[in-house]
Amino acid sequence: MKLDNASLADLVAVPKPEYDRTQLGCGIVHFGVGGFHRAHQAMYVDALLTSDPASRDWAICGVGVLPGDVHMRDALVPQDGLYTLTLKHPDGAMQTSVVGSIVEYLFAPDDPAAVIDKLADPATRIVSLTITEGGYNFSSATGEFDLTNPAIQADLQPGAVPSTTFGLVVEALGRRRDAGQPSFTVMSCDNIEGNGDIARKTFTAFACSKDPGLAEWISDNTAFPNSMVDRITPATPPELGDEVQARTGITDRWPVVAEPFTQWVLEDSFSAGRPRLESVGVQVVSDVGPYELMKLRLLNAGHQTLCYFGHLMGYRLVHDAAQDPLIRRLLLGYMNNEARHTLLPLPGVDVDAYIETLIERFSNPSIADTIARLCQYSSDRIPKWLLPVIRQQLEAGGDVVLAAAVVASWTRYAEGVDEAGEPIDVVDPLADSLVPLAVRSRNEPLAFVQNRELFGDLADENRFVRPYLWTLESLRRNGARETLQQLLVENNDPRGV
Ligand SMILES: NC(=O)c1ccc[n+]([C@@H]2O[C@H](COP(=O)([O-])OP(=O)(O)OC[C@H]3O[C@@H](n4cnc5c(N)ncnc54)[C@H](O)[C@@H]3O)[C@@H](O)[C@H]2O)c1
Ligand SMILES: O=P(O)(O)OC[C@@H](O)[C@@H](O)[C@H](O)[C@H](O)CO
Repeated sequence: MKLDNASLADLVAVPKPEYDRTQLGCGIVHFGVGGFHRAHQAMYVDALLTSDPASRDWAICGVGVLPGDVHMRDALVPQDGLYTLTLKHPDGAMQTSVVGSIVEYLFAPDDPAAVIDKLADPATRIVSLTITEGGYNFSSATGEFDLTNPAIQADLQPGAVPSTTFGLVVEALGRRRDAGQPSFTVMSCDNIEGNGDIARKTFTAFACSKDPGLAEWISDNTAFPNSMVDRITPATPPELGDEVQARTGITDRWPVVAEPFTQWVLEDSFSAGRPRLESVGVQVVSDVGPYELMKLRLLNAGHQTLCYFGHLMGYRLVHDAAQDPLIRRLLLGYMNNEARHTLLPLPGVDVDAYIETLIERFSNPSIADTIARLCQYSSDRIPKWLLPVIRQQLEAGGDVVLAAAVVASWTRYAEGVDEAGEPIDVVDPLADSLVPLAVRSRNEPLAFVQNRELFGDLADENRFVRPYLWTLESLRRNGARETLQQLLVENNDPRGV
C-alpha cells in the first residue's frame, strides 16, 4: 500500500496520525530533514499533535538546500510528508509507526523564493536546524564564521538569490523586520556544544556582513535556544523498505530506523512562542550546558573513540566493535578516567548509569549502525567533541592518554589504507589535505596534529604528544588490537615515553 493522505484511512496495521492533517498549520520550518530530524523532533511534534488539539499550528515544513536533498523531496512530496519510523530493540523487537508532523517540503534549489516566503510568513515561529556540525561554517580553532566559503560569498553579493541556510534565513528575517513582523526563534538541534550560541554567532556574523543594522535587529529580537538532542539514528539501510513492507504492507520511499532511546533537553528561550513539548517528554530547562557536555563528551566523543580503532580492527558495524572486550575497555577508560572529569555537575543524574546505558546502546545489534557513519566528517567532529576534553584535562592536570590515542587512531585511519592493505574511503571535507598530512606523519610524526586550524597548539603540549606518538607508532608497527592490548591490559604507560 502506498503512503499518502488518501491512503492513510485504509492503514490498519500500524499506529498512524489520528489528527486531521488538513487542519494543521506550519509553525516550524526545518532545515536539514534527514534521518535524525525524522526520528526525533518530527516524532515529538507528531506525539504533540496527537495528544494536544491546541497545538495544531506547530506542524513542520521541511526545507532542503543541498543538491542531494532532491532525494528527500522525491520521497516526501509524493507521500504528503508521511513516512514510517521503525524503532529496533536489542532483543530484535521492533515497532513501526507512521509519522505525520511534516506536512510540506520545499527544495530550495527549485524555488528559493518559496522558501523565503515561508520563512517570512508570520505563521512561522520557529526555524529549526539539523544541518550537521559542518553546516555552521565556523573555524574550530578560532570559533569565527568563515566568510571565505564560496557559497557564503555568493549569498553576500548585492542582489544575490540566496542558496545557503544563512542566506535564506537572513533574507527572510530582513523582510520580517521591514514589515514590522516579529522575528522567529532559530533552534539548532545539531551536536555542537552551545549549539544555540553558535547559531546566534554564525547567523549574526553572516547578517553583519550583509547589513549591520539587520544583524543588530536579529541579535535583539531572535532567540537561539541551546539544546541537547539524542537518539542514535543510522543512515537508512537499503533493506529497510522491504522489511517495512513485509511487516506492515506499506511501501515507503524513505523509511527511518532508530534506537528506542530518545532524549531532548531544550533551553526555554523562544522569541515567538513555542509548542508545549514538555507534555510529550521533552525536558525544557533553563540551562542545557551540563546535559550537552555529558552527551557530546561521552556519547559522541565515545563514538569517535570506538570508530577508528574499530575500523582498523576489521569491524564495520558499531555493535560488533562495542562488544569487543578491548574496545569496551577503551570506551570505559576514556569515559571514566578522562571525559567525565570535564563534565559539569548534574544533580539527579547518575553518570555511572548513563555510561552503562551508552555501552548497551552502542551494543544494540538490531539497529546495525555502521562504523562508516561515525568515521566520516572527522574534522568537523573531533575538534568539537574530543579536543575540548583534552584541553580541559591538560589545564586541570588530568589524564589524556586515551583521548590522545583516539587522535592517533584517526591519524592512522586518515592514511587511507587499513592494516590489510585495503583502501579506506576517508569521507571528510578536508580529506584532500588531511590524507597527505597523515601519510607525511610517517616521516614527520607530528605533521598531522601540527595542523593548527584543527588542533590549535596541542602539538606543543608534551603530555598530549607523548601518548599520541606512542600510540601512532604502535598502531603502525603492531596494529590496533595489539596497541589496545598493550595500552589497556598490559598497562604500558605511554605518558613518559
Ligand atoms: N543521526 C543521529 O544519530 C543524530 C543524533 C543526534 C543529533 N544528530 C544531528 O543531526 C545531524 C544530521 O544527522 P542525520 O542523521 O539526520 O544526517 P542525514 O545525512 O540524514 O541528514 C543531514 C541533513 O543535513 C543537511 N545538510 C548537511 N550539510 C548542510 C549544509 N551545509 N547546509 C544545509 N543543510 C545541510 C543535508 O542536506 C541533510 O538534509 C547530525 O550532524 C547531528 O548534528 C544526529
Ligand atoms: O551525527 P553526527 O555527525 O553529529 O555524529 C555521529 C554520531 O555520533 C551521532 O549521530 C550519534 O549517533 C547521535 O548523536 C546520538 O544521539
